[in-house]
Amino acid sequence: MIDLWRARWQEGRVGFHLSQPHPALERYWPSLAVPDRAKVLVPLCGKTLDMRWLAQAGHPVLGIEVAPEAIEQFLAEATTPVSRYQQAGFNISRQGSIELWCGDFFHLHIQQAAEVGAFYDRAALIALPEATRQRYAFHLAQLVPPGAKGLLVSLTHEGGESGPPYSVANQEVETLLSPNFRLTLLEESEPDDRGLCEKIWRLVRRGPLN
Ligand SMILES: C[S@@+](CC[C@H](N)C(=O)[O-])C[C@H]1O[C@@H](n2cnc3c(N)ncnc32)[C@H](O)[C@@H]1O
Repeated sequence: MIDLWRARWQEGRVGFHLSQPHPALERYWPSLAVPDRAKVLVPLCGKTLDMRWLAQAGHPVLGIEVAPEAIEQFLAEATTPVSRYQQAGFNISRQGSIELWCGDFFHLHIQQAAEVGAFYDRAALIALPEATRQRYAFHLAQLVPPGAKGLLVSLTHEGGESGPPYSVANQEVETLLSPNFRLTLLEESEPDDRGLCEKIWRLVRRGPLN
């Protein structure tokens, strides 16, 4: 699967990339009341401008992305100097308060995410085939502390099992995530002309008592 993503980036087949921050981020992030300086984990981040939006909102950002092409394109869009280093198999680039870790999200260890206080998933869960989504939900839960809040943007479409993006029914989102997160469905868009319907979820990592 990782080879497929590398090929997509190399060939420029990145229709999922938005030329501006996702409207749901601007609309709902403030209502989460995430503490001002909390570091935000952005799994499967691509080169999303959502990371710049989060940084401008005062959050250090930790983006995880397997395709170096995505990371280089993201970094090239700003003039801020970049520092680079390596850690545990990840090539890390830091630009201002944004840290991009190039490697497999599933190889990120809890110690490496120690400072994370919030998270943002747009098109990460739905980028993964069914067999991997359970693993993703579990790994995300391992990486964020009890009480951490986040937004998740999922979608459904009428293309059956085809993907990515995969059509992930609301029931599946709840089944995957509710063991470790409290979920609230904030918004569901009307289906577009391809039957594609986006859902915005608020998540709070459960603690031992809730
Ligand atoms: C659908 S795109 C979404 C990107 C971004 N979140 C956005 O909103 O534009 C999914 C991204 O996940 C990356 N990816 C896929 N599997 C990955 C993995 N196991 N670890 C890290 N990144 C991965 C792909 O290269 C791709 O950039």
